[in-house]
Amino acid sequence: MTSNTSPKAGPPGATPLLCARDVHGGYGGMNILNGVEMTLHADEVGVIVGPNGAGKSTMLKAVFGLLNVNQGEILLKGEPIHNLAPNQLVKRGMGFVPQEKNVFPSLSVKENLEMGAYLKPHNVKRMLEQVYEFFPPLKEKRHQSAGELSGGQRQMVAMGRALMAEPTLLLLDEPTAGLSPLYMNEIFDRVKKINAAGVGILMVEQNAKQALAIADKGFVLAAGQNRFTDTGAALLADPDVARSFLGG
Ligand SMILES: Nc1ncnc2c1ncn2[C@@H]1O[C@H](COP(=O)(O)OP(=O)(O)OP(=O)(O)O)[C@@H](O)[C@H]1O
Repeated sequence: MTSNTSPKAGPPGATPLLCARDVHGGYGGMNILNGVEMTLHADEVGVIVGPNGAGKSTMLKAVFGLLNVNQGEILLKGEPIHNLAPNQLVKRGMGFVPQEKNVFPSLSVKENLEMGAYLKPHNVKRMLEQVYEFFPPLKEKRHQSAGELSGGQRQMVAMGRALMAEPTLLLLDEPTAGLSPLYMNEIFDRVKKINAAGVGILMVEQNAKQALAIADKGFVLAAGQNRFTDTGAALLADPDVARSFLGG
């Protein structure tokens, strides 16, 4: 896997796809996010890494409207979205793949995928073909129950279902959790391909080194704040990041 050496910043003056400013929020009365900042352009893969409990998944949930943001703002293509519900965000082009329970195990692969196009049923055929292009094993297994697939293939179904809605921003919560190195590489490879096809990606990852190797932007969170923010390549080359967050 090659690492990126040059940051992408979109066309000069372009409005970022996603911009989070000074985001505070949490569960109940307690804040988990304490001023998170993120900027991601449409042609970028952004990766959130950091220790357990840093607030990585919480930030992804905040972006997808699953959490009250009680200070700061989140903008999608320049428009404030931090008070919108997930269904409204899906209509605005956001897709979210949770870490767990992200497929309907008793439904076939094809049925799982078709459900992702519920907002745009006229697109089903075209999008199915595109998803099968990204994930060829899914075409082969399209009539099999999703519950019978391997973990890596189930992850492909979950990502494929989100893609069926033609998102402009795809949020992935630990897409390689529990997968073999082979599947992990395959998922990261597909993430790059999906991004190259015009979908901005923001993902949380525990496999930090491998994920930063494909990241245009990396956000190292700790205690609900940005500890380091840079290109994936620069973060990988930073000895402080390596020592504190990447296991030396
Ligand atoms: N639904 C919830 N209700 C209350 N607290 C929660 C909830 N989900 C997460 N938390 C707490 O928020 C904090 C941050 O959790 P989060 O899942 O965002 O961490 P993370 O950085 O993704 O870590 P991990 O890698 O362990 O998943 C943790 O202390 C966690 O216990």
